[in-house]
Amino acid sequence: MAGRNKITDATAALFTDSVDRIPETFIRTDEVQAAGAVVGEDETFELPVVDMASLLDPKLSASETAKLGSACREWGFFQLTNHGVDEEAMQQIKDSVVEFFRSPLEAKNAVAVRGDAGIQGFGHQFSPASSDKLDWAECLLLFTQPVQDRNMDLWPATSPPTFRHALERYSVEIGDLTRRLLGFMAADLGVSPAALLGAFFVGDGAAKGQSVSMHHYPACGRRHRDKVVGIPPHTDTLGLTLLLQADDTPGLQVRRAGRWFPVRPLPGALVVNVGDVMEVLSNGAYGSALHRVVPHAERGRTTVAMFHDAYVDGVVAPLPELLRGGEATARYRAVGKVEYDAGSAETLAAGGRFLDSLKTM
Ligand SMILES: O=C(O)CCC(=O)C(=O)O
Ligand SMILES: [Fe+2]
Repeated sequence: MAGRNKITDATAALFTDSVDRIPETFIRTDEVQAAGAVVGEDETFELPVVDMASLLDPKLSASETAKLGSACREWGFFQLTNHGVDEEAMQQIKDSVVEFFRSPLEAKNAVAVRGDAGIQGFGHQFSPASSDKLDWAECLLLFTQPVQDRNMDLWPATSPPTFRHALERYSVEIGDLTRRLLGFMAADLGVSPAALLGAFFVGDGAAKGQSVSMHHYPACGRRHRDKVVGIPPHTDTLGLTLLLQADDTPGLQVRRAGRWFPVRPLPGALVVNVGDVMEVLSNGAYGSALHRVVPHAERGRTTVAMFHDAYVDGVVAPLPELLRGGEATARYRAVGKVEYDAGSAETLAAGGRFLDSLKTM
């Protein structure tokens, strides 16, 4: 199984002070080199930008929905502007998460990953069982919805005192935004909003599953820039991801046509990406894109990635509406949600992608 390692005193010291030599476990020069070319600073390109205000404007909605659709089909990634998330809620979660990561290790380890709490808690992200390498990053992972799945023992209570309230509020805001966004994705896919929304939310409006990974990528110094990895290349295994970047420090890169495209954070925007389950639901119309994080030499970077899970009647499968009549055949075999989660965890540990085993063509 993929494990999550605790952050040790030695690692915390490494993340705080610039040092000449870093331990072997963080040195991954081969991986960095093998990962391929990054699109240069001087090259002009623009990750798709989708504007929620335009989606909601009756005059502009049709063309903006087409833009949203093409972003999900061509990139699996876009920046979302004018998303309508309450500004105070955004500021509170940013401040709380930044403050959490600034706390002393002892305070952070009060909510550390531990044997009886599964994947939740503070530590490194996932490390494949086969690897002794560690990411240049620390991560607090928590389940946020349904509310009864919360493990409050792992929600920081005092470091900082604003944390719990900020996360609760942000969880509701992102749930609402996801719901709005899915309505437009349904229109683009040509399915009823109820069908797509029903995969993500239960009747009373609660999310079937919402979780959050809060990340901090410490500055790695010029010397170590080409050796360390923030998060290795992966796709997100759930339905949809909404990413908040606490500031404009770059680091996220998206794979397209054999190269890495750096995301240049737009002020106030959220980054949205299609996960593996959404690729399956859309019967392959939308693509879940490979992405990774590269630490910055001089600046630390803090992000909040919120994930929404999705399934229909306990099964991960293409939406039935997309297969009805016509020529469409299922490009993915249906798999029980329990089997999907177990399979994802197992292939993640082996460094593979469970989604590939579901493809029928
Ligand atoms: O921090 C980021 O920019 C991306 C995080 C991410 O890819 C993830 O949590 O799956
Ligand atoms: Fe991701």
